[in-house]
Amino acid sequence: MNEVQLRLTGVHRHYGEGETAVRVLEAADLEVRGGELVAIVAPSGAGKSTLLHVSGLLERPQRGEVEICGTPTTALNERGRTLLRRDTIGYVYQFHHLLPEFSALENVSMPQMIAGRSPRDAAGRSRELLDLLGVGHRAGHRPAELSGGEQQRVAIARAAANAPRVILADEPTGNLDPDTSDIVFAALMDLIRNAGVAALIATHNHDLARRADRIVTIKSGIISPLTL
Ligand SMILES: Nc1ncnc2c1ncn2[C@@H]1O[C@H](COP(=O)(O)OP(=O)(O)OP(=O)(O)O)[C@@H](O)[C@H]1O
Repeated sequence: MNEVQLRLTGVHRHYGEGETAVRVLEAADLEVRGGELVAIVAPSGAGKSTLLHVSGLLERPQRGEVEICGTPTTALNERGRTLLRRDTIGYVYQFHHLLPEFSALENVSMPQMIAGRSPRDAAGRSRELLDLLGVGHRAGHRPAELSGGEQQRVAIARAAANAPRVILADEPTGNLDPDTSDIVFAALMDLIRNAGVAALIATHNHDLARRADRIVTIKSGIISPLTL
């Protein structure tokens, strides 16, 4: 069986203090193995984004441990967390957050060059990824010249650019029509399966969630299995 790439143990994440505190995660446990796709389905406000932010080292839990590729992260300083995030995690947002003044190819190349790859090598990998996701013919276009589904596929290519071991996606098809959602989700699944990445994806779409290996939900701060 593939190794666990993302592990949360006893994670608490609260916002605010005292009586007005919002206790979003309370002793949350989760494991995602390489090649495994786990969908999170939970009502609005249940803590899906919080879970993804904590898993992606964008927020620190007040208690508990988040391990990425076997590395515990609690003891790491901000620099250590940033480097681990850069080297191991790809993040896909609901709204792609592509840089508007750059082409699709440049958007996918940017994180690779930040990680030290030459512009030429980065462009080569970007082309491969854009082709794989079916948007290679749009490589020279800027985000505003792309459809919503194309933009989202470019954002997936960007998330995959540095060969992450973990992909986190927050409603990656949330703003797309059903047919386009289907195409984008299938592209994301292909990529995850081919690369053996551990993936955690928040979605409101039950049809898409059913295609995942497992579905989990968040209730009263606890993560538990869900059958749809
Ligand atoms: N920075 C913050 N400060 C205070 N409360 C917060 C903060 N971030 C999130 N919350 C609260 O934590 C709870 C969980 O939020 P979160 O965004 O994780 O939910 P979600 O399941 O992703 O919701 P949605 O499906 O609506 O995006 C909500 O009650 C939210 O108001």
